[in-house]
Amino acid sequence: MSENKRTEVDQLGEFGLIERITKDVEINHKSTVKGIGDDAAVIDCGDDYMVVSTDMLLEGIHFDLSFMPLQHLGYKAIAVNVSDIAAMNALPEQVTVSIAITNRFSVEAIDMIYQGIKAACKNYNVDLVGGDTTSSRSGLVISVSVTGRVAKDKIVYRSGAKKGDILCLSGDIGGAYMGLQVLLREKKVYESNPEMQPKLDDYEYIVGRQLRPEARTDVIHDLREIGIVPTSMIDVSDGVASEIMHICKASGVGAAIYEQKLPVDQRTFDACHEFKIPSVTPGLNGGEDYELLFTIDQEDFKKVEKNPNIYFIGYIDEAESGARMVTVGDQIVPISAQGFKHF
Ligand SMILES: Nc1ncnc2c1ncn2[C@@H]1O[C@H](COP(=O)(O)OP(=O)(O)O)[C@@H](O)[C@H]1O
Ligand SMILES: Cc1ncc(C[n+]2csc(CCOP(=O)(O)OP(=O)(O)O)c2C)c(N)n1
Ligand SMILES: [Mg+2]
Repeated sequence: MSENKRTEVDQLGEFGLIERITKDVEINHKSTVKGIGDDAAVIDCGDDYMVVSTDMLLEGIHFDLSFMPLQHLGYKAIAVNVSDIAAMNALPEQVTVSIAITNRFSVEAIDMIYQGIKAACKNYNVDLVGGDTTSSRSGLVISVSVTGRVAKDKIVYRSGAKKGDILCLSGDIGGAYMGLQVLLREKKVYESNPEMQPKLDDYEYIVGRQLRPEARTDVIHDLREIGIVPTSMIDVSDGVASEIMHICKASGVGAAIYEQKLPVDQRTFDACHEFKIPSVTPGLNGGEDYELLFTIDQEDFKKVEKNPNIYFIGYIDEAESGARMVTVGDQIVPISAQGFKHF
């Protein structure tokens, strides 16, 4: 009977599926310090830790070639991977890049993707050291793996947040999601009337947040300079709500964030207004901002208090309180993770 059982993947969702397929994975090497469950795996390589992560971008799921320029796509493929390395408080060193291409692509088109890949490698100071090239029957796939390095006493996991810590964000959120909304709208307009040219000039900032995100390795350099090791950290690929819940779950804590303190750029705010979307939604549930969400010990607050590039959005408390948001109207609403639904 059970051989015939069929469970649809959407019953488990992305995280449920990952949990199921990885729950009986054994670790057999002493050098594997941290396996599945964080932004990157952690490997003991002697004096330092090496961190390793992988993320792929698929046509139709992560990008739409009708509005994603090929150079930007190459750049984004590297940036989103480097972001996972930064989330471990590490700096990237090597990448491998694998591509699956359909016969739609010319050599020149692939050159453009690699222009972006090489520009990102230069910018983040990473070496492209390998990869794989295959054909694809349905759409372009770019899969990247990345390594990084961090001193053993500076590694940061999702699991280190503790009661009293301050929740911080490295930059504004929601822009990438609103950029995507604008691009999708302009695509529709173009499809219904190809005479109409897309109007993107007024949306340069948010469209840029979607098409050409940056990994915040600069923040990792800054934290090192100031002498702060966050107690926990994660990058915002899936929306702040989902990422806060990952920190709470991994650390066994609860968290409160203040709606009023969520950094939403004026240009994102304006787009929300135009699309009649509450400005809190894209930041909490939109994703792809690739900012760093981290917690610091209260003791460290004075070191960053005046830093204009760090936003203090809330605090950590006990697990029983759960993850919640204090709204502008002083109401307390539980945070539920409505991140990107793959299934
Ligand atoms: N198919 C898989 N097999 C093994 N581990 C996986 C798989 N998919 C995801 N993971 C691991 O599960 C954790 C969560 O993955 P994910 O949510 O994609 O992380 P991130 O958002 O940082 O890229 C990571 O540690 C990742 O390496
Ligand atoms: C054409 C298109 N559709 C939808 C999106 C939105 N989107 C795609 S994946 C994603 C979430 C992040 O992707 P995932 O593969 O889950 O990254 P990970 O968390 O593993 O780093 C979002 C918001 C997009 N950027 N482009
Ligand atoms: Mg991540």
